Amino acid sequence: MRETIFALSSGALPSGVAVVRLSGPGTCFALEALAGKLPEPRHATLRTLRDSRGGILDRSLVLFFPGPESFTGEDCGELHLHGGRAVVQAVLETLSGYPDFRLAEAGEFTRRAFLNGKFDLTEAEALSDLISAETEAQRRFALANAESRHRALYDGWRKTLIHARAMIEAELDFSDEEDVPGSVAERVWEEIAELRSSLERHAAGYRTAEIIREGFRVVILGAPNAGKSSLLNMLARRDIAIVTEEPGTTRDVLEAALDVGGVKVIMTDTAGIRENPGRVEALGIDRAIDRAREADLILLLEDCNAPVRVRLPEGIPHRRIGNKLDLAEKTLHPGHYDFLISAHTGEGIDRLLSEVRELAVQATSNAGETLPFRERHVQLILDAAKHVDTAATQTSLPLEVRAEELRLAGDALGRISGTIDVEDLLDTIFSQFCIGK
Ligand SMILES: Nc1nc2c(ncn2[C@@H]2O[C@H](COP(=O)(O)OP(=O)(O)OP(=O)(O)O)[C@@H](O)[C@H]2O)c(=O)[nH]1
Ligand SMILES: [K+]
Ligand SMILES: [Mg+2]
Repeated sequence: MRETIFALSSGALPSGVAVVRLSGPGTCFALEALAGKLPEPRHATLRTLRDSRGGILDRSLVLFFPGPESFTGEDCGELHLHGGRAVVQAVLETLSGYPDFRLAEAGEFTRRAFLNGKFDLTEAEALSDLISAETEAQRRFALANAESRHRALYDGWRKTLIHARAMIEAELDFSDEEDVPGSVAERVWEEIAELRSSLERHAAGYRTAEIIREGFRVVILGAPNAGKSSLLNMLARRDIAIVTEEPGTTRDVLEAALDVGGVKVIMTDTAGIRENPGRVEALGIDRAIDRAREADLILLLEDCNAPVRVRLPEGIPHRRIGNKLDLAEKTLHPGHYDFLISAHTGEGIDRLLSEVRELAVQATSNAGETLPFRERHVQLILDAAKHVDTAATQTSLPLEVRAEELRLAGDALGRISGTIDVEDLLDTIFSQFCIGK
């Protein structure tokens, strides 16, 4: 890389400290020009920074990380400035004045690290997830994914594929000789069939990654006036939904992202379900049912003093909840409900939330395994599975063609970690990073 890149790598200004990061062949030059002389590698050194005319820019900590033992693999530097807008602006301007220096694009530091073999693509993506992690579960998942476990798994599968191809080649070479039995390849095809099921099982694990990254989807369903919107507002601690005593108040789908004990939950309020609704309300009810069909959990809410039954979509886990406990007579028969709550007083809400958290954790109990965590990964895994399937099942095809299918499967797996050419993908992947990473 001929150009040296730089960017503000810390957050919004003003801030206590602002970190400007540099990477590239001009790093030594820049640190000397700014700070007088190069600090000792990896030692934070307090220096006065000066612009090109000798004027003082700031007094700051300066760090030098010589390549290849740096984040990007190139010479890198860090300036820990006082986090004022004008300070940072002046330093960035000075840097852009140096020859072949320019502002980094989004994700460009990480991209250089990838190109210099510091980590593979899945680790780069996991780093991006770590930076956007908002919950404990997301943080832990991203950290585990940043540890090259994907590459190990995919490299193992690629080895199986390469071995299979070698065996098939051998069989092709010897096929003229009458006395060589085809039994070697028989065993290979068994291994390939196993690989196919491993690939399919692995792809299915994506659901867990989706729940962790995007949230466990909970839909509140019930008759009008059950208190669905009141419950959403109570959980979100904000007035997201309009609440009135009029049945049919909510007509659209309303969502709130919650952090429930370290787990991301998307809580959805819906239109009350009833017979003979108005025209707009009917559209809302359709949406409610559509959402409920995609839910990980349905909270079926009823006014426990005047219960109205609502039909549930099949096959989705649900919990029955009696609301308006604060108005309930002592004679109320509690066994009918899994939970009794009051969306007004908050009674019973903690127990309900623990249950939601428990179910979300159960739904992601395989989070410790190596799972695909991007749509991109799943596409390539399914692609590989398709080629493996063709090779394994289309026995009427010539062996050469079946071997070629195995090669294509291996390439698809290689593209996940970036071992196989991915030049066309890099722009899309790294542009999702933030500037300065
Ligand atoms: N006393 C009491 N009133 C409640 C409780 N929950 C909701 N309400 C009241 O019940 C009425 C309906 O509440 P909503 O939250 O709008 O009910 P909803 O299920 O969203 O109604 P729709 O959107 O029309 O389907 C409002 O007057 C609320 O103040 C509760 O726990 N206790
Ligand atoms: K209402
Ligand atoms: Mg409502």
